Amino acid sequence: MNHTKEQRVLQYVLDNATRGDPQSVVDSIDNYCNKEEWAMNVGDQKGLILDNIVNESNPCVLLELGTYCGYSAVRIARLLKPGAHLYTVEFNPAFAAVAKQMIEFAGVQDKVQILEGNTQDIIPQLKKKYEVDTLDFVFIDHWKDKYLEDTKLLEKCNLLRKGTVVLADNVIVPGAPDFLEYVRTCGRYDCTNYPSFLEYMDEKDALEKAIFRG
Ligand SMILES: O=c1[nH]cnc2c(O)c(F)c(-c3ccc(F)cc3)cc12
Ligand SMILES: [Mg+2]
Repeated sequence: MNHTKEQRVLQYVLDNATRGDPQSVVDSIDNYCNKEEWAMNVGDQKGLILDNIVNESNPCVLLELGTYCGYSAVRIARLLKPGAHLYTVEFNPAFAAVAKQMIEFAGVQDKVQILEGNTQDIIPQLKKKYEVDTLDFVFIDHWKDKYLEDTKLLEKCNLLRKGTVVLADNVIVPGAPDFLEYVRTCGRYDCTNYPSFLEYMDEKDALEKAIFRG
């Protein structure tokens, strides 16, 4: 049954975390990926930075690009105020299936909606199909060569408003140089870099926060 790494991560959570306790789910995934198998969750070091930025933003409508096993969706959802909602986009059906179970086990399914498909197709549907007006917070954590085009697509679809927080993972490793260059020089964002470390490794990585100026 557990033929993929993602299924093994989920099984470890089901066996070791507490149903309905999102913190225990986050901790279990970090334990497994530190001890057994590396996986591309944002992890606990960058996760603490993510927590702080979510808390200071106090968002109501959020979008995540790249769900994977649901680690950051659970991590973010555990902080959200009543009525707040996270849409998370995942292209890979096997990852989406694991994430769905992860999110339900954590008990945050009422705050999180997994949208399965290509970001290029889903982002233009957010307003009419998902009744999104504008986004308060965007966490970009999918294919590094999609960061820039999807950021421009969010702008084009009028989904960003003055003060929208766009937070990107992996801006050092694997890196998203074209995205960094754009948000830092186009004049439409106030950017802050948050140096940290690659999940479960000693290698340097960073998050980039880009606040849309409107
Ligand atoms: O593809 C990715 N999507 C989302 N997040 C990632 C990540 O956090 C990584 F560390 C990495 C990564 C993969 C292999 C490496 F050697 C280093 C980083 C990849 C992704
Ligand atoms: Mg990442």
